[in-house]
Amino acid sequence: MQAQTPILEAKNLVKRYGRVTALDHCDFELYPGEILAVIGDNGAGKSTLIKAISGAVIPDEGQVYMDGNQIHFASPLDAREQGIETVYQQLAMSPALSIVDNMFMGRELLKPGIMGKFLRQLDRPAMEKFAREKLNELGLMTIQNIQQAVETLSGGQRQGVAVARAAAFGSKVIILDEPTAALGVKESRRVLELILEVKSRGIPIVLISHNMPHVFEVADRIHIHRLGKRLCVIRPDDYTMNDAVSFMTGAKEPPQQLAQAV
Ligand SMILES: Nc1ncnc2c1ncn2[C@@H]1O[C@H](COP(=O)(O)OP(=O)(O)OP(=O)(O)O)[C@@H](O)[C@H]1O
Repeated sequence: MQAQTPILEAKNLVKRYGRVTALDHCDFELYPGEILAVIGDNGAGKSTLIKAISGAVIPDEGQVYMDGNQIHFASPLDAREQGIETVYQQLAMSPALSIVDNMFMGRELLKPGIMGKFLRQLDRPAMEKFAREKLNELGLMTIQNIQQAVETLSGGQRQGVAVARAAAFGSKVIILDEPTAALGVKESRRVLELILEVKSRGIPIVLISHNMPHVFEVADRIHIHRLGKRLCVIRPDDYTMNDAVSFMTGAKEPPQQLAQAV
């Protein structure tokens, strides 16, 4: 139970696809400064939940609140403008473009004065400086050349650029969908460090993952999703990975009080 107001909250979300109920009166809370993991079996409705709180899906019922105020996102762009950045497993990046261009996609800086305003010329030096600073801040300067095409980066570096992009633009919340799923051990480690670095900068994170060791390593709380709704929320110190998987799959029921103490 927390005294703070959640930075992002959802109540009673329902989303139906024909006869499938992907979200069945689902609640969700993300508190300032925390890493909240969302776990659940395949098809439990995790992606739909994330889409509903980031404007990619309009729920049939229920409410979403940001800082206690009800919001209605009409699109992911709408959510992004209000500070919710989602990094999907299939990264929305243009492989042939450079790191800088990818970081700025859709929000390029224009030159000051007439050149920018009327001739729409990009302020490349300013963009490069900004990109370099942001990558540096997050300890991503193993990337040496920000003019390098994204397709030449390793999987971990790509994920890093995507997270840096999300963190760079005044985000209030970053949602990461399976950020380590396609990565090797070393790269996963780097991305986990990056997640903790972003958290230390005060940006709360929602982490969807099937990787229990990763979840238990970085999460402050774990939202367990089953059959379209939140079953319970646990703290990694209080339960084992086996417990979490048992709750998630229905092999074991969580203690009664857990459903309330979220
Ligand atoms: N666009 C859609 N059209 C029809 N059914 C959908 C759609 N999106 C999701 N569903 C259904 O809703 C349910 C929840 O799906 P969702 O992708 O949210 O689950 P998930 O927990 O993210 O699963 P996974 O871990 O496998 O990615 C599933 O039964 C899925 O088939």
